[in-house]
Amino acid sequence: MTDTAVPTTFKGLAGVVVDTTAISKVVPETNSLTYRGYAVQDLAAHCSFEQVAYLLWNGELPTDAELTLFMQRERAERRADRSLLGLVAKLPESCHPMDVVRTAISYLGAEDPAEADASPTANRAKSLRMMAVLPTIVAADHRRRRGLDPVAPHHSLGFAENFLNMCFGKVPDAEIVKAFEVSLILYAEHSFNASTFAARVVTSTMSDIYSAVTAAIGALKGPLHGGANEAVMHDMLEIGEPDRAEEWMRGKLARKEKVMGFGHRVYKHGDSRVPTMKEAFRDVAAHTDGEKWVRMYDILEKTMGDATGIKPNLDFPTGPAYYLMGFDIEVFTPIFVMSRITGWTAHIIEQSESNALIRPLSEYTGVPQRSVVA
Ligand SMILES: CC(=O)SCCNC(=O)CCNC(=O)[C@H](O)C(C)(C)COP(=O)(O)OP(=O)(O)OC[C@H]1O[C@@H](n2cnc3c(N)ncnc32)[C@H](O)[C@@H]1OP(=O)(O)O
Ligand SMILES: O=C([O-])CC(=O)C(=O)O
Repeated sequence: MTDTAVPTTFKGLAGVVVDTTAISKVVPETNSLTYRGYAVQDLAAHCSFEQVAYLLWNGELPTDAELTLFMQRERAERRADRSLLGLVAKLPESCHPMDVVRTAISYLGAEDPAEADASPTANRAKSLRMMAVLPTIVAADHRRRRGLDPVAPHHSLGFAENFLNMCFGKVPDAEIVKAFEVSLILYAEHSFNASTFAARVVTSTMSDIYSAVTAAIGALKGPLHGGANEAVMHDMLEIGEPDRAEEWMRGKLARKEKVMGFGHRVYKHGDSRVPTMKEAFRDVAAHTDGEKWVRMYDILEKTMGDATGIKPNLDFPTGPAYYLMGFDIEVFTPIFVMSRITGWTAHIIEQSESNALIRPLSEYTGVPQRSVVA
């Protein structure tokens, strides 16, 4: 068959089932999301991010002994060596922090003498290394842009607490740590979204895990995907006050402009993760005197819902929650990377274990065949 023989096209692969996966299940009809069979709300309420990472990579939640060992390994891998920190420090501050993250992963691949080893054991070890060291890079870059020296990772702190400590030089109150950890758990995995699919495409060529993660970071950066959490906060700051929100939203809709943080390719009746993240956002707002952003959220949600029926996605509550936690806006999507790297790498391992080159067909719509006139 040639490319021209394809009878139908599937723009954006909408509605196409490309392969099977045992990692997560999204059911839009019931607004449900499970990781390895566990409801994401259940995981957010009862587990740490480390437990969820272990679950995604190994298929089961860890026993106490397995978790202890896993946490020891993760903590031992947090330190970024001088050359990696030096490389990050050389990148222009005008670049987006997602460029820093993408470059850091690429560097980790270049310095790994076993880069090409794609066995599940090697890939799990590399995944743990990337998960452990990325927060150190993201936090160092965040502080650099504020003119501050990096804070070294702290081995007695959990993953979420340690990152917050490296960013702000202290561990914030428990309510903030909990809300942040909930966001990491909700962001960790979401079946064949664009960035995960990009990682699987690269893996399908038998390329290495660092190249696949680098591609995924590139895909996540875009505002139609992970970049939306930053865009949401830029919009909210532009609106400024809740009493301007309804007029702002009506103007966007009248001009037929997309509103970031709303809509989803798969969920059409609401994103399964939003109620949990909205609750976390409310907790952060109550703790930081940020109630005006909750009022603005509610007005934007209602105005959009009444006018179009389109609901918020996970990036909508996460954007203002991260802002109130004290992060600079450009660090929101790198935080998404710190979490989603667990899901991406679980998919990379799954793809490697049951591989077929991903190469769809296309329908040619260009000019008919012709000859070169000399
Ligand atoms: C973690 C995540 O990645 S979640 C997604 C984050 N992305 C965003 O928030 C970006 C804003 N949202 C969007 O652009 C879209 O909703 C997407 C890309 C996420 C999903 O889009 P699709 O499933 O392809 O739906 P599509 O873009 O075709 O929209 C269908 C209709 O709803 C409208 N629509 C969808 N989302 C929005 C939105 N955010 N604002 C305004 N209108 C919207 C479209 O304009 C379109 O209207 P039309 O039929 O009159 O042309
Ligand atoms: O599934 C998608 O298309 C986007 C999304 O919500 C995610 O990646 O978390």
